[in-house]
Formats: sequence, structure tokens, C-alpha cells
Amino acid sequence: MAYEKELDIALLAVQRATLLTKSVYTSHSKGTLSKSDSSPVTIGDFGAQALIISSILHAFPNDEVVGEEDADDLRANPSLKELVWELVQAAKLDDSAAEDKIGGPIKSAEDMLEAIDAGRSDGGRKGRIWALDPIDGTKGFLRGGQYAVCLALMVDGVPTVGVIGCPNLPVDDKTLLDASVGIDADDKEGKGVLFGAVKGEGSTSRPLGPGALLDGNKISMKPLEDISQATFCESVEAGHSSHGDNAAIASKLGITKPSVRMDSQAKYGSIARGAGDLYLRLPVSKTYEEKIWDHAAGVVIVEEAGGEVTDAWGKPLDFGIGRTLKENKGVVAAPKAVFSQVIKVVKEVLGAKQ
Ligand SMILES: Nc1ncnc2c1ncn2[C@@H]1O[C@H](COP(=O)(O)O)[C@@H](O)[C@H]1OP(=O)(O)O
Ligand SMILES: [Mg+2]
Repeated sequence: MAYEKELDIALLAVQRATLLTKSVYTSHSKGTLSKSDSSPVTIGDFGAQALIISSILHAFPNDEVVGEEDADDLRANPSLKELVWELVQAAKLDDSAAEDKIGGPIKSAEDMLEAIDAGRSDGGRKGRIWALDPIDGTKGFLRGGQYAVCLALMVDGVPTVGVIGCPNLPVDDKTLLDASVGIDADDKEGKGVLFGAVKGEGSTSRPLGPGALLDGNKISMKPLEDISQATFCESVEAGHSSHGDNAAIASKLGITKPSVRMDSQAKYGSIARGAGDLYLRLPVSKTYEEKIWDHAAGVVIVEEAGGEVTDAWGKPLDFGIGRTLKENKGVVAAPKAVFSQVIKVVKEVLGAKQ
């Protein structure tokens, strides 16, 4: 299989980092730091970024990484650094052979800071670049809802390997989404899933617990005979995706089921496994540029499960221009068979606002 080593390393790295985020969740009252209300960051973000980047660079020393965070706050605040260092030292996989594959524990607090700062790549069109969101959906993380640890390898600007750890989604692929999944998600039995995909090789899911490298279950989007029966997902945050426009689109498609609101790329994973059908992310702000780490992993997982993903105008997402998708506005993801039907209506709703 192509990119087998990349997928294995990404699965193990994301598994270990997701366990760290869960430990923050239970032992540190869900994080201690807030850069701003609109864009919170927790000690879990720093710890997960350090662990994942050190895993990636151990296995692939010549690759670049675009990571959401940097270590400036930790360098400026020694007690914060100490807190993250404790977390990072405690995060270990049960399986020592698996732990060795991703380079074992980080050796020192300074190495941890360097790993975090190795995520400063500007991205680009050439070569192998990983896009990392150590905690996507931090607001969901803080409110006890959905969040995800997301990692993708882009090759010459094309998302090629994608892994998403969702500690609060049901393990079972067959559990259909309902409105409670986004809000009643707090770490419970039967939760925790790790999605993986390689371009051209399909998408899989497996429990987040031990055994990340088991083959996984093949997942695919639900065949939708009648678009009016679709379940659509959207952000919890109305500032990230226009609930009003999303509702207008759903209504034009004849959809009567209420939307399922959840934070993070758990939305991509959920539609890829057929638990829901559509993901609508209609732009609210004219100036906001979507970040590559918020979409790269989800895009591979949905495409490989039989879906199509473009921006809200039907333009392909361009991951090769830097850290943001600056040539795109919004995101729409749907099964291939109904995609043109959905995007037509999205364009009508957006066009009417111009
Ligand atoms: N105005 C905005 N429009 C779209 N996405 C946004 C906006 N502001 C922040 N985001 C990003 O949306 C992502 C969460 O998406 P979702 O709503 O699907 O959970 C976060 O990574 C967040 O970035 P940040 O972490 O920098 O705040
Ligand atoms: Mg994010």
C-alpha cells in the first residue's frame, strides 16, 4: 500500500496525542490558558503539537510541518512550560514497540519547545508538508462536546494521508448522528475513534484505544437516494459557519431534519462513516481565511469514503498556497452522487446575497 509508513506513524502519533488531550480533560479542568475568547488555546494544544511533531520528524526528518501553535507563550512563561512538560512526559502508548516507532518519549523540555516550533513551515506547493491541528474545536473541548486531533500529509499541495482522532465520537460506525452528539459527548464508555485515509486507498476507522495499527474497518458515505432525507452537520459556533444560510440551503433541498451541530473535524469523520450525510460551512466573515490544518485531514477521509469537497462556490480547495486556503470561501462536503445537486443550491443561496 502507498504511504503505509506515513499512515502508521500518523495513527500512532495522533493516538498518543489524543490520549494526552484526554488527560488534560480529566486532570486539569480542561485547560488553563486562553489566548482570547474567540480563539482559545489550552495546555493540551501545546502538548499534542509537541508529541505529534516529534513523532513525524523522528520518522521523516526531511519533512516540513505546518502546525497551528508555536512555543512563544511557553518560552515566556516557565510555569506554563512546566505544566505542558509534565503532560508530555506522562503521555505514553501501552505498546512499547509502537512507542519506539514514533521515537519514544521526548527527551527534554527544550526538545519539546523545539518540536512545537518546528510547526512554523509556511506551507507551499512543493514537497512533503504535514498540516497539524493539535486540538481542533477547542471550544468543543472546553464545553465537553466534540473535538479532534487532526494530522494530514500533503504531497505537492495535495492532501494525501489524513488521520483524525475523535475521543468523543461513538466507536461504532453505525451509530447515526443525532442532535445530542455535539453536546452530550463528555468522555464516556463506548466513545473514541481514530479515522485514517490514504489517497487512492480508501478510508478506515478503528477504536482510539490500543491497537491503532490494526487494519481498521473500511468506511464509506451513506448512499443517499433522496437528498431530502439527508442529515447535515454544521459548526456549533455561528461565527464559523452561517446557520441561517445553512438552513436556507437545507430547506431548498427539502431537508426537514434539524442540523446536527458539532465542533471540529469530527463532522468530516461523521459523514465519511455514513453517520450523517452533508457538511455545510458557509462563510460568515468576508475576510476570514480558512486554515489548512482545519480541513486537510478531513478532506482525504471524506474523499476516500466516496465524497467530494469544494469551497462554497464549488472551487477545489487549494492547499498549496500557504498556511491558509486564501483562494477559497467556505466548505461543502457531500457524497459524490448528490454533490452537484447540493452545490447548485449553495451557489443560489450565496448568489442571492451578493
Ligand atoms: N470566522 C471564522 N470562520 C470560520 N472558521 C473559523 C472562524 N474563526 C475561527 N475559525 C476556526 O474554526 C475552527 C473550528 O471549526 P468548527 O466550528 O467546525 O469547530 C477553529 O479551528 C477556528 O480557528 P481558531 O482555532 O483559530 O479559532
Ligand atoms: Mg482548528
